[in-house]
Formats: sequence, C-alpha cells, structure tokens
Amino acid sequence: MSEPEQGQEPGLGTEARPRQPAPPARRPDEELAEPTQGQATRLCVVVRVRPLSCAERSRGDRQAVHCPGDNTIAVSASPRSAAPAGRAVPEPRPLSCCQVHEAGQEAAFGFGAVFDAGADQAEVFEGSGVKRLVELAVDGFSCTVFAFGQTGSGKTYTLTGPPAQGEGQVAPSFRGLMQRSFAWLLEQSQCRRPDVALSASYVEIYNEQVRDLLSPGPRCPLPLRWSKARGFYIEGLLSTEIEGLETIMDLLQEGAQRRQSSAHTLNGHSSRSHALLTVQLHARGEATGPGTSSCLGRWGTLRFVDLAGSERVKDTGSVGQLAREANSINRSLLALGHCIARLAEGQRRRAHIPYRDSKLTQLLAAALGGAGVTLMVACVSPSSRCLPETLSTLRYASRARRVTSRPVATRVSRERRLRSLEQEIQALREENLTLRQQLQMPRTPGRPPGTLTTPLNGPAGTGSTPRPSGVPQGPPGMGWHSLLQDLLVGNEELRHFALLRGRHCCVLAPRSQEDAHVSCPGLVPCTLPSHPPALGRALPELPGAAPSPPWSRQGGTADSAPSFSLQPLVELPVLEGLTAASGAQGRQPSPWKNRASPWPRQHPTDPQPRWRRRSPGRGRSSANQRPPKQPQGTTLPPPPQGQVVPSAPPWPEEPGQEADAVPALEEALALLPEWTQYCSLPGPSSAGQEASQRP
Ligand SMILES: Nc1ncnc2c1ncn2[C@@H]1O[C@H](COP(=O)(O)OP(=O)(O)OP(=O)(O)O)[C@@H](O)[C@H]1O
Repeated sequence: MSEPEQGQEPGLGTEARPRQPAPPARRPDEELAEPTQGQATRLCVVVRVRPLSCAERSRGDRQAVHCPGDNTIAVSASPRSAAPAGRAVPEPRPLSCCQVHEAGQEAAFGFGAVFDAGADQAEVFEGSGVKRLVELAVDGFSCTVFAFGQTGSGKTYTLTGPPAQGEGQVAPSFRGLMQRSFAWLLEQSQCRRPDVALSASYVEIYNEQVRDLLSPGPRCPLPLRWSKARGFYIEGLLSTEIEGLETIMDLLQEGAQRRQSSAHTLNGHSSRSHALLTVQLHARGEATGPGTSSCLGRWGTLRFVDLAGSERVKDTGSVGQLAREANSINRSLLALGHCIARLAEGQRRRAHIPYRDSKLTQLLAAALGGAGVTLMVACVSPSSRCLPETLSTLRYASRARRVTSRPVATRVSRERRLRSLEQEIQALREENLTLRQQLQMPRTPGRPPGTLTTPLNGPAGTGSTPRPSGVPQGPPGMGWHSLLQDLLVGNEELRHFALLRGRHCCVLAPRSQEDAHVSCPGLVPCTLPSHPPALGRALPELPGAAPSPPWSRQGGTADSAPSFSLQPLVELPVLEGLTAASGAQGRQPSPWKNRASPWPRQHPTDPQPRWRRRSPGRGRSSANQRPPKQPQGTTLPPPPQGQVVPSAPPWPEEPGQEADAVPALEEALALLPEWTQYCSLPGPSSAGQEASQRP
C-alpha cells in the first residue's frame, strides 16, 4: 500500500486557497518530547476507533473505517473495498466527503497514533502519549487532553471507561485515560517530587453555562472572567485537595454522577455537556537541574476535557430539551472548529482567534493557542452509517495537527516565592490582630502585628523583613512555612471562636489575582456571600460593638503595604448544627485543632457539612470555612465590597479587660465550651439577661 497523504483533509481540493500541508505524523512520545521553553510545539493528535455496537451489527451496518497500520486510518464508503479491521485497504486517496459517498472510494489520514477496535484501554494509555503529558505536568507545564468526536463514538469510554454500575467504581481493566493518568501522576509525583501538592476542580459547560460538578448545592452557573495575568478563569470554583488516588477517583465519580446526561437513539448514556477536570500541581521543592538554581517551585496543570459529541438531530431523534442541548453542543463545537481552523492557518492569520464565541473556546484558549501542551484524542465510530460524521471528525483532527502552541513551564523564583510568603505572613498577622481585637483578646506577646522584630529571612531571604521570635531557622523558607502554618491554624481557631459569638468574622483576600496565584496556588480569593440573619439561627445580640481598627480597612496601611486586604466582614451562618436544643452537642468539632492535619479534608461521601478549599475567586482565609447554605430560590446579596463591617462586640463579662491581663489563645480556647453553652441558650431577645447569667 502506498503512503497516504498524511493529514491531508478531504475536501481541500475544492477550495482555491492553497493550504499548508499537514506535517508528517510522528509518534506521540516524539511529539511530546520535552518541549523547549517558548518554542512552537504542535498539538498531538491520536485517533481511536470503537468496535461496532450490537445495535449496529444487528441492523447490518458495515465497517467503514479501517486501520491498515503505520498510524493511518482509512475510511471507505464502498462495500467492495471494505476490509476487516486491521487489514490493509488498497491505495486510499484523500477525497472530499461527497466524493467518498458518490465514488465509493477511500480517504486516508495519518496521525500520531491510531487505535483500532481491538485496542484495549491499557494500550491506548500506553500508546497515546498521555503518560508523557502527565510527566510534563509534573515538570510545571500546563497540559490538556481532550476527547472529541460524534455522539456515541467512545469519548467518555476512552477517558473514564464505561459508566460505573451503581455506586461502584469502574473495573480496573476498563479504567480510562483519566484514572490511569491520575495513578501515573501520583506515582510520578511521589518518586520525582514528593512534596508536590495536588488539588482538583471539575466543571461542566451545559447550554453555555459553566457549572461546578463538585459543588454540593444547586447547580448555579459560575461566571467566566478574564484577566491579563490569568487569561480566562472561572470565578468561585471549588477546588479540592487530593490526598491520594482514592480521593480523585471519588471526585471523578461524583462529578460523573452530577454531569448532565440523557439517552437518545445513538447513545443510551449520552453526555449533554462538555466536562473539564483540572488537576493543579504545585511542587515546592527546590529544582536541581542546570539553569534552575534559583527556582523554588513550579506549577503544573493537567486537564482532561470530555467534549459532548456532535450530533445530527434527525439521527439522534432529539426533540424538545434534547434538541436544545444538541444545538448548544453543536454551536460550541463549531466555535471550537473555527478557532482550530484559524490557529491552523499559522502566525500570519492569527491576529484574531474567536475564543469569545463560546465558553468552551474560552476555557480551552490557553490549551490551544497559549503556552500549554495539548493532546487530542479523536474518537470515531466504524459504522458506515456514521461515515459523514467520521470524516468530519478526521478532518477536524487533521486540521488540529497544524495548531502550534508555545509551552512554558511555570517556575517561580525563590525571591518571588519568599516575597509572597512574607506578604502572606504579614497579612495573617494583621488578621490575627483584628480577630483578637474583636474577641477582646491580647496581642500575642512579642508578636505585634505588622512589626516583626527579628530578621525572618535566612540567606535566601530578601533582607527586607524581620523575623519574629520563635521562628525556627531551617532551610530557606522552611521556617516561614511553619510560621505560616501556625498562623493559619491559629487564625482559623480564632475565626471559629468568633463564629461561636455569632457575629462577624474577617476574611482575607489577596488584593490581586497574581498575589493569590503566587502565594497559594489553587486557593484564589473570594468573598463569601453575606448571609441574611433570617437564613441561619441568629445568635444572641451582644452589646457594645467595638469599632474596627483603622488599619483593617481595605488597602491596609501605606507603610506595611500588605498584599492582602481585609475584605468585608461576613456574617457567617455556620451554626447550622447549633440549635437551642442541641447546643454544644450539635456543633461540629473544630477541624483546626489537629495541627498534624490543618486542612479539613473533604470527602465526597461525607454527609453535610462539606469542607473544601476555595479556588480562584475565593479569599484564602475564607477558604476553609464551610460554604454557607443557601436555600433554593434565595438570592443572597453580595457583600459590601470595600467596606468594613463593624467588629463583633466585646465579651459581655470582660468589657474593660486590659490587654496584658487577657488570656492567650489557648486560654481563650479553654473558654470555648462555655461559649458553646452560652450560645445554646434560647432566644436572641433575652440575650442580655442570659449573658449576665453566664458563669
Ligand atoms: N473502545 C470501546 N470498546 C467497547 N465499547 C465502547 C468503546 N468505545 C465506546 N464504547 C461503548 O459505546 C457506547 C458509547 O460510548 P460513549 O458514551 O463513551 O460515547 P461518547 O462519545 O462519550 O458519546 P456522547 O458524546 O453522546 O456522550 C458506550 O456504550 C460505550 O461503552
């Protein structure tokens, strides 16, 4: 068999404009070899053909797709040239879709890898180059795998395996690229970068609305924003820490169950939305490679995109809601096709890529034309009835092979990292002071906020910030991390304490998205919505609210110039478990007490409440607070941006307490049970009396 014209698109000959020929196909591993920073790298494309389904066999569909080997795929409209899978077909020639139908001839395409119907999940994982992509993500690159093809062509099967039965997981041998990649990712990160931290988010784009698949509440659309520093991002997206393979498998299953799906003629379990699962990696370890001496950490991203399948409404028999979904899916895929076509035309015509035409293209913008490394898995059906869609998919895929990006690994310099740690510590100390003032507690002796006394930095520091007493002098940055941890835990305890008083609590939010990104990847600022008192049980009003300290206003002081600002104080409705009847028994134990595990870990099977870290758009300090419960149909007013809500009142029995005489944090915590008991006393109206009855 002669070599087919690699990647040539059927139908190109009908247009006058000459096209750039597709580059010769290389193996995915070769294509995904370590990209040189900023050098043009082509999108890697592989194709998978699923077996004929029982329904297709029973209605007598013919095998119209053949994989003659050598990473080529041939389609044939003619019964006489049809050959069993794996056998060569004679001289395939690229032709237009119409020509294939009319003349009964063949078209052939070449890709990085082609998997025929006999290839199992493990073979696809090993041969598609996805393993290499995972390794690149560990090295700090932003990597994307997206599956694309007509409805019922096997995209979801390839990425996640067949639908799980009931609550169970997919059997190991059927696990798709995603599960296998996560296992490989954990293995790689453990042996190459043991200090890597992982977090994940999972969204779907349904009828042009972005929805969080990990959010337990009602499926509210999330806003898609753009910033110069971050490009397109989803505001208010939940991000969950990944502790192990089990966590991410559970997340995957949880998201898959929430994802919109329906049955139609071509697929009994058809996805009606595009799903994007993103794993953020952050390695804090010092890089040792040549030229990386000042590199302290890297950020990598691994993203899997399971696109909804294109469909012809008359083939799928969709009507009503299904037809509306199909239109929305087709529109967004068309927008993706336009972007790919423009990108494939090369630099000269790249002036405008219409990313803004759909949410999908906005979220894939960085993967397609930015600084990422991308692998596209085109899935096709072998059935002769699906030939037009198969050709369209192969054309799309072939065009995508001409798209190039300029991958850049995110590396954070030691100086930048230390500067961000300094800023975070400073901000936490200020918050600590605010909370202490609200609780009428003393400043920590020897640690007045904003005035660090001893140089904090070791040899690697910037030299500009003093170190507080008690900070261990370890390897550069290590003492800072433990101080940061202590402050996070301490402040969280204080916040919890403040919550028990039923009033307000400060949340800190980085002033700029960039700060958030540098200081705490995966945790991006947001403000919790202020909660109308009617939604939660109001705690007794306490007299004598203290004024806010002047430095707590948004923007901080000029001289301290913290990168974080105090956001509006939020009335936190977190005492759901605390009812007049339940009192202290109803309260969840503080998760902040366990210093060995300072972050409360969310588990999808946990009953309420859910604790999750917040991702882009959320304040760091609010990150670990329980998301407020929002009754269905209730719209919560946004918090008053830039204002400082009055601080909580002083404790009723300690109105004029002198700073030096006030107990330290541990002593204050010892009072916690009393406060719990106090808060459980009935009725806010009689709060004053009850306050005076307190021991
Ligand atoms: N390689 C394969 N081997 C065996 N069965 C497969 C394979 N690929 C797909 N299937 C089966 O084909 C059917 C359709 O697959 P799947 O749901 O993954 O398609 P899809 O492309 O995701 O469709 P949609 O876009 O409608 O969601 C499923 O029953 C699936 O189990």
